[in-house]
Amino acid sequence: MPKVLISDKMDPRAAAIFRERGITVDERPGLSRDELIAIIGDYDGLAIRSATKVTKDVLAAATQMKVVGRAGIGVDNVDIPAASARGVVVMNTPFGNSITTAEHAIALMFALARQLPEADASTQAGKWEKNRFMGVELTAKTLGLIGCGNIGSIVADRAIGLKMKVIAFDPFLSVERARELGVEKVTLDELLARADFITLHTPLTDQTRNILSRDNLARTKKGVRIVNCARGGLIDEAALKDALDSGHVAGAALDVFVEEPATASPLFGTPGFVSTPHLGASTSEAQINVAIQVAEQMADYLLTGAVTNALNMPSVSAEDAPRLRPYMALAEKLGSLVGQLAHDALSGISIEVEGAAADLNQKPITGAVLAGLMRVYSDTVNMVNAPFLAKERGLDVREIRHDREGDYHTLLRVSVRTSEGEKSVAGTLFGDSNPRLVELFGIKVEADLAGHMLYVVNEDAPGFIGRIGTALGDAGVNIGTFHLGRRAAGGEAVLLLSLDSGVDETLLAALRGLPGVRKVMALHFG
Ligand SMILES: NC(=O)C1=CN([C@@H]2O[C@H](COP(=O)(O)OP(=O)(O)OC[C@H]3O[C@@H](n4cnc5c(N)ncnc54)[C@H](O)[C@@H]3O)[C@@H](O)[C@H]2O)C=CC1
Ligand SMILES: O=C(O)CCC(=O)C(=O)O
Repeated sequence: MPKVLISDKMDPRAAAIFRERGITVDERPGLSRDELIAIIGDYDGLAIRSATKVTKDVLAAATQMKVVGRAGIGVDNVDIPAASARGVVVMNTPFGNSITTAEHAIALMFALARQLPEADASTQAGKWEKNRFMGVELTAKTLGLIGCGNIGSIVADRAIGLKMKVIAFDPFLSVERARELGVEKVTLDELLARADFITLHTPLTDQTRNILSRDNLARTKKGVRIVNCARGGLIDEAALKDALDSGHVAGAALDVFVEEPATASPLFGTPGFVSTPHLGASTSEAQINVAIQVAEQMADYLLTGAVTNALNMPSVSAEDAPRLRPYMALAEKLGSLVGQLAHDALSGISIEVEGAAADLNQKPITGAVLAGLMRVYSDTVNMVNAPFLAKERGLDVREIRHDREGDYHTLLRVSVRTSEGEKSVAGTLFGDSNPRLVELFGIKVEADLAGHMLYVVNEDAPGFIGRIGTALGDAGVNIGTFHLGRRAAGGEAVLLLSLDSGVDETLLAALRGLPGVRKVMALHFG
């Protein structure tokens, strides 16, 4: 049974779901990096929030790891390329805390508009400074959203309810979607010049880092109020401090900081500055949502292979997972076959699905073909990291879908481009579940690809099969099944034998020496 570690504070419903589904779970929030590295090798899954840093080192120690699940949205605490390279699926829960975080942005906007934290502190200090705190209304003010995805859209909806005018800068926001949301799509320059309030809702990327830089802050409207509950690093914190000190920015509220936990910052104590300790997602509703979602998604993947909300792998629905399973087995076997027979100077691979296979999500099938193929180069490859390894090797991968049905009701064909030209193998499912090879390099041959096998190319001539059988028998190797195909009578023939044991180099050399033999290779299928 799989084993999962929950390494951050998470609603207990997550652990309960893992247990209900028969998964062993340990809850160890607050581990140091070294403590995590010392135990992570025992686990198949790791469930985290934002505190655990899933670095290259952690992943290198996570030798059994199959899935990292983030109970939340941002995955900047996970080294996704390193996870992909090690074949670990990374999932998040992209919607479970969006409303909560949008509400936090609105709460911070009100806090700035009415100086709530300062007024609270002063009142509780017994000062009753009624004349010190003069606020502004939100009604009729312009809110500029930087980033208008899930959370930005909810903020827009709430702000429109508050009678604000909402403008948004988001290069990926379509004009139709903006219209639907009641938002005006603008350039960043326009937003900076027009907004009375700015809220940020983008991930931290090379394009968004310091999007509110010193220069951009200088271009904002005097008296602007700024809220960031997306990611630290979107605003130049030193420049923000100067802009607050000069009065150009009237207020700023940060839930997120460049360095977290932020226990010291030049911004602390600055008039007009409000902060919360990365509380954007901290409501009981959101934490229940994300805990349940992450546990369900991880359990589905570990137990059934269904993939939801993965950042480094295509989705496979719970409904599709059982239909895909036999195709994935066929795909791995065909990939492995071409990998073993034609792995030299591969420049490209085409994966074609035909008939019933064309109705399925092709990405997981492609992943499985590549995993079978790339296993020739690396035994840690799986369908998650295989596409990355293939890309690294400069392999051109093509996916082709034919709706027509040919000789078989369902067919998967894998063709590789090699220095000797294109070579292709094809397989089908017998009884919808048993993977069978049906064509090998242009020759019709039916075989189950399993265990130890021997591939022989020979001239079709009388007595040949007997000679092979005798040679194997003399060496004590028992033949399980025997599959024969040929291009034409007297032409090139192919033999695929399944064997009860492997063949060593001496026997292979002896077989290659038999009259009429053109090629002999030992194959193995896991
Ligand atoms: N403070 C907290 O506790 C929480 C923070 N977050 C953070 O909030 C942020 C937004 O989350 P979602 O709305 O769910 O993400 P999302 O992916 O739905 O939306 C992000 C939007 O940013 C836009 N964007 C990307 N690059 C941009 C650029 N260069 N300029 C302008 N827009 C750009 C995208 O087009 C997208 O529409 C994320 O960074 C997430 O990690 C999310 C939940 C809780
Ligand atoms: O888990 C948390 O408290 C942080 C949430 C967050 O930042 C996110 O979901 O991106």
